[in-house]
Amino acid sequence: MAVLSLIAISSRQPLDGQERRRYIELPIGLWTKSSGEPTEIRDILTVNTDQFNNQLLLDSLTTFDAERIPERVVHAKGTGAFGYFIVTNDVSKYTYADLFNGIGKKTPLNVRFSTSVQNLGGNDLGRELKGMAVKFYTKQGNLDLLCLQTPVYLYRDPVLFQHQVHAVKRNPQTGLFNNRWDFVVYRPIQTHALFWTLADYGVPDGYRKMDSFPIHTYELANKHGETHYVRFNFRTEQGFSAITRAQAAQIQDPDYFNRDLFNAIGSGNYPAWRLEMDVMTAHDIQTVDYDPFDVTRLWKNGTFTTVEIGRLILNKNVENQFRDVELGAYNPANLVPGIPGPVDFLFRGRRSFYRDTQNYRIGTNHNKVLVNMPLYAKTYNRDGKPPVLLNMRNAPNYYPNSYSGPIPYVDEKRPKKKLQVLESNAVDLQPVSYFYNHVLESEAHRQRFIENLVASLEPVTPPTLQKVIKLMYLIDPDLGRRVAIGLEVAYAQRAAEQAAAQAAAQAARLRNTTIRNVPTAESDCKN
Ligand code: HEM
Repeated sequence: MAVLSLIAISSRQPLDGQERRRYIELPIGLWTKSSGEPTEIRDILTVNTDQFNNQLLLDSLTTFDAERIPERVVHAKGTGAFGYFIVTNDVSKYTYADLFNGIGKKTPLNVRFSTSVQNLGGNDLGRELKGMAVKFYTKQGNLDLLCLQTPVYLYRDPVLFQHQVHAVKRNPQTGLFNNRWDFVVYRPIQTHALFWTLADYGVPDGYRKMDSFPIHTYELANKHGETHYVRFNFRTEQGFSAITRAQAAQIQDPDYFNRDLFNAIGSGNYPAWRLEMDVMTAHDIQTVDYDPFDVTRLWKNGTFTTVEIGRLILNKNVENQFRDVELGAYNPANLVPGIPGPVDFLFRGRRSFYRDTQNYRIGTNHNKVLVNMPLYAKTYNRDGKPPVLLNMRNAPNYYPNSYSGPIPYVDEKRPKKKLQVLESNAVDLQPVSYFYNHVLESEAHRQRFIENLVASLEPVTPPTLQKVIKLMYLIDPDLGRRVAIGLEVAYAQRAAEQAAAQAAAQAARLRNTTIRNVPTAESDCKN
């Protein structure tokens, strides 16, 4: 029998040996059952054998039956890669977070890219929010920045989440995607973020070519306990570029984004993003004439400064999609000392949703899965569904204790006060109007945006359509007018296409066609 040599592989060593991860892998060699028993050649075919006594058959089929875990409730389709972050600028004045301090310091990381509405196996080219979830494995724990390609979000109140997601996901009866506009007209706060996706930003030319934003205003603390308020921006070093509707229709590759990323990294063409932050002081945020914590709007030019932090580089493809991507659990509440984080109400909601959904999707021990595992962790959490790894061995499972269990530390730098913000429920269309008139920087871009908008409205029923057009006029009379005209043109075109299709079908009926049944017995086959 061949020698079974075992190799211990540990990619990121924890600081402490007690919880050291061991990934025991066999070199390519003997095929075994999951119990480790080597597979005998006569067990690999089972016809005319005693199948119930074939442990290989039982082991493989019953494991296969349970291969799937629930797909993510949103952002189900995606891919990922590994890389590192390198600090290029001294930002100690703003934060004492270890990973951002020390020019040249490198921190390993993992990124998962995703498209938000599609199910697993869906189309990368869907015009929708795209995700870039970054997990930095820092010495002070994991820092997760969950970003979208739009610098604004749909709403401020987390109570809208369930409804907004249902409105863009599948209809309970038909199983087809709902048309979101019926919901948008009742909750027009979404219009701003929606407009970003209807513009060129909605379908970038692959994940490598998009900027990405955690959106929320993050509180940062420096070593003197002073706070600053920042919006992080990941700026693509590949240059932003987009795919138009016509190009997307031609590409016809549902995995276009995943393929592009894998091929680029595989060929050594490592994608990179520059991380910078827009900064306001604690004084600034109280004096600006808008709400800087409002995730549905941009900060106004002239009210902040932009500071570079470093670069994110992806230089390693994942080895195993399920282990490294599907089991990824990114949680915006995973923060580190020096980054107390956002203070708005949407974020408060998000603090609990992610853990909850990941407990359901992966299990309560999801942070013990390789891709999620911090460099160091000692907790009083115990047991639950596997993986439990060493389960903290024989360490005490309650605190305080007399048996050298893990203890908390004192952070003298932590800010003494926590900022409380109150937010408005009002719908403000000014940022949307600004988007239409200024963020869309050229007439050509505005025209592409209108065409995408009109295309999304074509299936909408008349009562809803009237409300949409009213909303467009409220945002900007020029927008309302162009959408109304665009729809008339689109309807006329569709009517002409339908007439042509009917004529073609009629002509086909008149032709003599032979209909043959699919043979189900050999005698039916004539040749
Ligand atoms: C009320 C607001 C929000 C709720 C309730 C929410 C909830 C969720 C949930 C349940 C998931 C699936 C997580 C999983 O199964 O692992 C998810 C994924 C994600 N969310 Fe949110 N989300 C919200 C807002 C946002 C915002 C504001 C951003 C970004 C600025 C964002 C970015 C993402 C990204 C990038 C993912 C994909 C993570 C991955 O790749 O696994 N979400 N969100």
